[in-house]
Amino acid sequence: MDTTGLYLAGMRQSPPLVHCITNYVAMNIMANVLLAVGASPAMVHAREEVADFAGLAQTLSVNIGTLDPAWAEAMVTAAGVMRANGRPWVLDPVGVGATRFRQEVCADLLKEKPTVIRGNASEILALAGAGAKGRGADAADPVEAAEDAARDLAQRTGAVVAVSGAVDYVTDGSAAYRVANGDALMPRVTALGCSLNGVIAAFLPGQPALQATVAALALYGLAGERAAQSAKGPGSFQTAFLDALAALTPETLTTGARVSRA
Ligand SMILES: Nc1ncnc2c1ncn2[C@@H]1O[C@H](COP(=O)(O)OP(=O)(O)OP(=O)(O)O)[C@@H](O)[C@H]1O
Ligand SMILES: Cc1ncsc1CCO
Ligand SMILES: [Mg+2]
Repeated sequence: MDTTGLYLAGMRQSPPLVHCITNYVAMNIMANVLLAVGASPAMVHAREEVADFAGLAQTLSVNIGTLDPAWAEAMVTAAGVMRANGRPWVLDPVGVGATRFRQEVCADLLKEKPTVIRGNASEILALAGAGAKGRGADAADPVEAAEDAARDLAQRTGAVVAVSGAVDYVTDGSAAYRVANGDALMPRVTALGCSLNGVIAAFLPGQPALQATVAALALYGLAGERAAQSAKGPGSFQTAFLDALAALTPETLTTGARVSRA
């Protein structure tokens, strides 16, 4: 795809307000990642204001990482507002295979029709009901093991489904792409996957969901590759990653994206 950079250019031209209901671990890095790419993040989850805020936002990212009942209610409410307003929203089913509570909340969230579901391979396998090895927030399955589950989940839910890992896989249930950008340091920094979902959400308004998701994944992986060139380990990688996200241009994204049809 030689148009990848256009999605970054479009997003920066009219920076979206990205409503994030995310976990305690991800809050800071996710907001910084969104600022680095050029979007405007806001972390809002109180039940007294979540519907009003969702009404103001162009796009929403929901992440069940540090779930509790009040937050779960806020997530379903916000997703319902986006759906009613015809605006996009993205689901990160963190650790969905681990507990019944997570499975029940995800079932409620799927009723609100996410535009995109992005998780690691173990999460997508678990959400699709296909069995997974992952125990918590980290993947224990390779991306390839979740590709059939991703296609099934996309067909069943109408969402674009993205499986992140060494080579990301993205499908709308019929067409599919692989994104080979990335670096092995990325899963060694917590909440980079959570933050990626914010970037996907930022790319969605007014764009075709499959192509916008591919572009967001390529941007993210390419920034990871560039950060790894100067990083000494996970700590300095995180700082270099924010700098690389901010420095990437539409032109360098189009040139560096390693996207293929699956
Ligand atoms: N082994 C790897 N090599 C290259 N890139 C990777 C690798 N593993 C993950 N990535 C990249 O890291 C980013 C985050 O994906 P990952 O699958 O680690 O998310 P996650 O498991 O949900 O993370 P978290 O829950 O900690 O936020 C994606 O851009 C993905 O392409
Ligand atoms: C480590 C961790 N625990 C709950 S959420 C989270 C962030 C990565 O998903
Ligand atoms: Mg995750």
